[in-house]
Amino acid sequence: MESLKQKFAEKAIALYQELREINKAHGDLKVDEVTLGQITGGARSIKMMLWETSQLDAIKGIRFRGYSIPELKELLPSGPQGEPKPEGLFWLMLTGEIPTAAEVDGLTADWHARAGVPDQVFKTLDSLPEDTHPMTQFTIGIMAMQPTSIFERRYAEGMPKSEYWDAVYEDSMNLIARLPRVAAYIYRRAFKGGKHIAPDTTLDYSANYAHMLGSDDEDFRSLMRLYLTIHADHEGGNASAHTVNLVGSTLSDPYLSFAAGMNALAGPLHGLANQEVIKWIFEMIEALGTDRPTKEQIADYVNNTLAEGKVIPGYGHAVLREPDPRFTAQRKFAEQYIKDSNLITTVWNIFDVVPPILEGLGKVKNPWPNVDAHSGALLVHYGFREYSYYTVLFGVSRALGVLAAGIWSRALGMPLERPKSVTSDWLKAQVNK
Ligand SMILES: CC(=O)SCCNC(=O)CCNC(=O)[C@H](O)C(C)(C)COP(=O)(O)OP(=O)(O)OC[C@H]1O[C@@H](n2cnc3c(N)ncnc32)[C@H](O)[C@@H]1OP(=O)(O)O
Ligand SMILES: O=C([O-])CC(=O)C(=O)O
Repeated sequence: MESLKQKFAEKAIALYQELREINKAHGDLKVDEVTLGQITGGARSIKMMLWETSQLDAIKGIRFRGYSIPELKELLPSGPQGEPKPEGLFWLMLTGEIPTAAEVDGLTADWHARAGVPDQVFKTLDSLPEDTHPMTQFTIGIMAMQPTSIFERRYAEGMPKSEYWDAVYEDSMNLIARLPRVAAYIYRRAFKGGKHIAPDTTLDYSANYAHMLGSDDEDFRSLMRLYLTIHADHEGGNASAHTVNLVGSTLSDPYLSFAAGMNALAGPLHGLANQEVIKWIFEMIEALGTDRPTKEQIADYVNNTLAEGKVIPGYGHAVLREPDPRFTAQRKFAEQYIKDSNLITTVWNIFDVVPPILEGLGKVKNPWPNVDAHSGALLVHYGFREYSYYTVLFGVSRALGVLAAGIWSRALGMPLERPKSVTSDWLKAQVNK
């Protein structure tokens, strides 16, 4: 059986040649125009990077190598209850091909073999105050693994450019393999009195992570498979992916660039919104004195939040203009696996209430829920109430997409990223031209 690395190398070498020719023949072809509003408005929609692993459509949502989430649920090798394994998605992102079950099992085994975490990482984490935010612990844990970077060592030894992708591949595979252990260690340290659980190498990536967190519930394993699959990638322009891409373009190794991206994911307008959503719901339940608020009560609470000048977490999106298919996938999961949960019913009632209110403000471009609107309620259902941890789970998943994309970037010989900035005087001069 051809290894993932061999398969990737074949595809990447062919695309590298093709892109070189396209660039030579059509490098001056105009593919976009930039408005003043895009410069002052967070660079929305400006096409400025190559990202092979997934592409976002404002209406249809994310597609991984052309496949929608429902299609991936059908096609990717799955766990016993039918939820796709993220190992398969990683394979797809690197090769463009749906793997066989045997290929996915091989990748699971490869990651188990690479999963040893240096002791120094645990010592570093143990030196932090226990109440350090889990995302801060996560980036510190990733940085503590950086001294094992193969890319850094080989670069210092004079590695030629043609081998960069190989070293990035090795680092990325090792990092992905180790992340669940580090992430579970942070959880058990912060919330379970430091009683750690050893990995179980008979389990797949998601079930093993669930196991080390403290759950061997079959439904929770299925949730983890789905969760780690759907959060993995959202094309290249989102803040965490773009950060990994930017930092990686300087030839910082995958540990350095992934840690940088996790610092972006830790912001409340991005990945941390999943923590903010459940915090906001818990505060609403507390304020209203009921764990099954009516839609009228929810509407009042939403209006109060807006009146306080705050955003409704889990709603809106920089690109999407319809309900996020990742929200829908989680809702379907809840409909299938969970009966009668007040919290999940509340999430669905919020979905009925919030969009018309946001639309009524007249300025929100997308009133619909994003991925973060649903994830916390599912985690609470399975006993994980410690919401400050949730973005770490998101980060473990995001590693799959951004590191696969990083391997592609080095294989395609992508240069240092360096867009242009302008001053307000320059903008004014354009207006007055
Ligand atoms: C994994 C992810 O990263 S998904 C996104 C997670 N983030 C959240 O859920 C946080 C809540 N949502 C938001 O803050 C925004 O919708 C963002 C950051 C996701 C997108 O921001 P933008 O692209 O700037 O949104 P948009 O163009 O619609 O913003 C226009 C106005 O509507 C406001 N708005 C957008 N979404 C919301 C919301 N959920 N609640 C209240 N106001 C909102 C913006 O704050 C902005 O107001 P302003 O002009 O007074 O500053
Ligand atoms: O695409 C974005 O800007 C944010 C997002 O949903 C993600 O990164 O998953």
